Amino acid sequence: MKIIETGLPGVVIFEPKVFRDQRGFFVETFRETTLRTSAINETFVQDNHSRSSKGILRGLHYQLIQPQGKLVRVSRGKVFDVAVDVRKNSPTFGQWFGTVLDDENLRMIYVPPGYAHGFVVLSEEADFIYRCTNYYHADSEQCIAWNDPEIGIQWPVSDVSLSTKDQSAPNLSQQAVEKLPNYIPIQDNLCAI
Ligand SMILES: Cc1cn([C@H]2C[C@H](O)[C@@H](COP(=O)(O)OP(=O)(O)O[C@H]3O[C@@H](C)C(=O)[C@@H](O)[C@H]3O)O2)c(=O)[nH]c1=O
Repeated sequence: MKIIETGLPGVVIFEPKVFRDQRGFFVETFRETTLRTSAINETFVQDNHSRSSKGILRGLHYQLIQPQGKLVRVSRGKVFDVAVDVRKNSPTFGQWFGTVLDDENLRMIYVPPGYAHGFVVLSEEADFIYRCTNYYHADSEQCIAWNDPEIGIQWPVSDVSLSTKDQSAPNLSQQAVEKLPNYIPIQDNLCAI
């Protein structure tokens, strides 16, 4: 498993070893000891799977109660995946990182608690799978506008479809301070495996 830092604290790309042969491929998508001794000293409690068609953009989302770290990947199709640091007082507050996740590179990204997360689908359809460090808490979910000009995410497409709640999401600067997560420095204990 290759670990690639992204410039945002705690946001890490995992590039697994893919065993390809005439049948197709084999890849380990989760190995607790590898993650625990590298970047993510967390326990995962919930797995999610969403399917979306081309141009669907989900996000940007985070929740205040039971903040979730998310280990995300794409099992079918291609997406552009984004993490935004929304922790108040964080030195990297408002900064974003985005990258392509698809069923060819089979990369995973870890989006730590305190980051907003979103993705847009670039293929005809995409199956998006993620493992969370905490349970979903609908009442404390927060949304930030995907096209907030101050964040300035360079999405690879501009013609996107959003859920009703994402259509009415405020910009980060319009978010009440109590609706932003607290800044707890993320321990930088990365080591390549
Ligand atoms: C996320 C989630 C949703 N749901 C329900 C609520 C709702 O009725 C339905 C669809 O929910 P949403 O529209 O919020 O789904 P979606 O827009 O896919 O939300 C997800 O977006 C990505 C970007 C994330 O980072 C995730 O954490 C999550 O917020 O599924 C659950 O039961 N459990 C969950 O964990």
